[in-house]
Amino acid sequence: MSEDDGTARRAVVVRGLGRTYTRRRRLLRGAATEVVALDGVDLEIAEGELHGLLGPNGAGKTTFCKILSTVLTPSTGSVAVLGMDVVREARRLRPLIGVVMGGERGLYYRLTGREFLMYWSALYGVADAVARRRAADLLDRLRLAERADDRIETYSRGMKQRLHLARGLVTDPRLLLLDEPTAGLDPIGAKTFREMISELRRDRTILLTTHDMAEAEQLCDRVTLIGGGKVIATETPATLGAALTRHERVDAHGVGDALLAELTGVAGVLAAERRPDGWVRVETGADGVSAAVLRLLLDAGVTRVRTSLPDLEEAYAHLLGPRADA
Ligand SMILES: Nc1ncnc2c1ncn2[C@@H]1O[C@H](COP(=O)(O)OP(=O)(O)OP(=O)(O)O)[C@@H](O)[C@H]1O
Repeated sequence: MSEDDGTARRAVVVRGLGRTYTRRRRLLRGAATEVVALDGVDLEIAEGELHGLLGPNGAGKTTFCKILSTVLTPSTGSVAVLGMDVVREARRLRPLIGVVMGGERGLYYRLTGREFLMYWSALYGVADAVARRRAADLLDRLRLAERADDRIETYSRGMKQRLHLARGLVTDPRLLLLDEPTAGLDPIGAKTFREMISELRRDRTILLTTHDMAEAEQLCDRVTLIGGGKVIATETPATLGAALTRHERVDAHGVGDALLAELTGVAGVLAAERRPDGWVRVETGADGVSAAVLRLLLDAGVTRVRTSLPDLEEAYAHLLGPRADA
């Protein structure tokens, strides 16, 4: 396989991407401060991949999406999407990228769902007959068909969000950017939305930003953790979890204070604390420590115990360290 073949299969290639904002303070007579939102980001996303971008508030996720969608330009580095440079070839690229943000912004409430999709199709120059067919198909696939000719103002929040998704798909984009698309949805709305993302992923590449670890775990092929504008790790959700398998949890019920103090002192125990439900949680950080903790518990007559491995959320908190709370 030639080098070119390899390049063609990557939907996104980001090299040394930096982005700085200049923030002016009114009080200090316009004195400017520089805010580094992205700092030397390298990332590749394969065609057809569903890639998750995870990070706390202010990590740089939205800035990253805006650069990929050609809305913002990089301060340093380069970004190629579908083989095209996001700055030099922005015009050609734009119709090939769909963007869906969370929340209720950007909907025209007096239009019906179908009218709204036709309006967006016209803005992007989609031929009328194609737009009509595509709108009907999307309304159907996103379970909006029954309400397609009702005004958007009568839709539930979940329906509005699904209409946002449909809008992002009217050009049949090859790259879909979903920026916290389930933010503000209730658990059932979020679940329905995720099912639809899974259904719609065929034939396109998706970048999904989220705070929700379970969402990333459920949907994504690979996940990039971003913190303070830098990439912390890019892994499959399973590998990310496995990176921390030496970290285990032992939960025990019926542990007295003396035993709790003893557990805290065991070499390799990172933390042992009593939780509000009365169970004691012991976090271990090296091979064999959980076994030693279990032995100690059993010797003391404690038999209500359970062990578990960290999920992606814990992996995330662990890898980001103090930045997770930034
Ligand atoms: N227009 C702007 N002017 C100045 N600073 C900005 C601007 N937009 C973003 N920033 C700063 O850049 C950093 C990254 O912000 P960004 O919105 O990309 O993060 P995020 O990961 O999307 O956060 P969130 O999860 O809260 O949406 C933050 O420190 C933010 O305050």
